Amino acid sequence: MKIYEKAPAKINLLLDVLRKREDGFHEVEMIMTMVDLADRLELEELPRDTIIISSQAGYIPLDEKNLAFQAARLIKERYDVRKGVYIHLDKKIPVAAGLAGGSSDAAAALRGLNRLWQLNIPEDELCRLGAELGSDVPFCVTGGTAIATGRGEKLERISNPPQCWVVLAKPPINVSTADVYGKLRANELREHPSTADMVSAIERGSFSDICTGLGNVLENVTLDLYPEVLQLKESMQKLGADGVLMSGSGPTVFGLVSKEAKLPRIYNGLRGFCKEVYVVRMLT
Ligand SMILES: C[C@@](CO)(OP(=O)(O)O)[C@H](O)COP(=O)(O)OP(=O)(O)OC[C@H]1O[C@@H](n2ccc(N)nc2=O)[C@H](O)[C@@H]1O
Ligand SMILES: Nc1ncnc2c1ncn2[C@@H]1O[C@H](COP(=O)(O)OP(=O)(O)O)[C@@H](O)[C@H]1O
Repeated sequence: MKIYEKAPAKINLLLDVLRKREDGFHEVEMIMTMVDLADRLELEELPRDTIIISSQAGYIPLDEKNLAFQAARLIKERYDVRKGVYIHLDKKIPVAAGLAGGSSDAAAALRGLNRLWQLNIPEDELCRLGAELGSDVPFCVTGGTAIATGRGEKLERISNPPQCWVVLAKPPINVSTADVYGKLRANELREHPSTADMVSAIERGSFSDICTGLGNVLENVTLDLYPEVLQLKESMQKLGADGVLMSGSGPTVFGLVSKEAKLPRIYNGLRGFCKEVYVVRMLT
């Protein structure tokens, strides 16, 4: 039997860091939502007790470093599953981009294997397993829109933002999340974006207040390392996006746009100097 799972990309509408923890991770407060740019996983049971990963993308690991492999190994160990699985990853989400492509693949593998092997694992347990694989995996298990706290694994579901267009532009650099958190001086942050204001804007369905409330304290770290990300941000603003922010640790910059008529100018303007530009919808 073959089954399919979609693994959408996330964006952080807000990302605040409260402090660095003893365990090396950072205590965060984030508002995350999904966009309609997704990898697609094909899962097929194998008679042999093995995990095989393939992908059309030449630039991701296919061995135990792959997060979908780690998800399959974790579920097999915890639930004593002595069957094998072949997982094909049709990658559409750019890698190391701040869009949680790997985390979403891991989450989709957990959901898919739960179905394929009829394990009936409840969603909160899938989230706990996901947290063992990465801080963003629990959110990718549930999807929707959520406030994420702790190191990102504690989730509170909120309503979805009003529907809009999302323009994603990724400059040709790979950013290491660990590196960006490592360079952040969490105790010296003077400005914090307001989670309460953003939650209120989302719940009121106010697109303009969502645009003004966007904020990410990791942005300055990545902008200092890679000035081309700032150039991208400024271009997207000049081209008419209503709200612009870097997602996660970057380098992808997203622009929220309410009017479809604005899209050709923004897309064509960005494509003039950035090869990877996507126009998608919020997943609501
Ligand atoms: C920044 C964010 C925002 O959504 O996303 P990305 O830019 O990676 O997409 C996340 O916090 C990333 O989550 P994820 O990519 O799952 O991180 P993990 O694999 O758990 O951790 C990678 C490294 O980032 C650092 N890290 C991560 C999360 C956190 N709350 N504090 C940290 O300091 C740690 O150094 C850790 O070793
Ligand atoms: N299934 C996967 N898809 C993409 N990257 C993966 C996957 N499994 C492991 N990785 C590794 O994880 C790292 C971060 O990938 P990704 O999740 O795309 O980053 P980000 O969280 O910044 O969006 C990459 O260096 C990549 O080699």
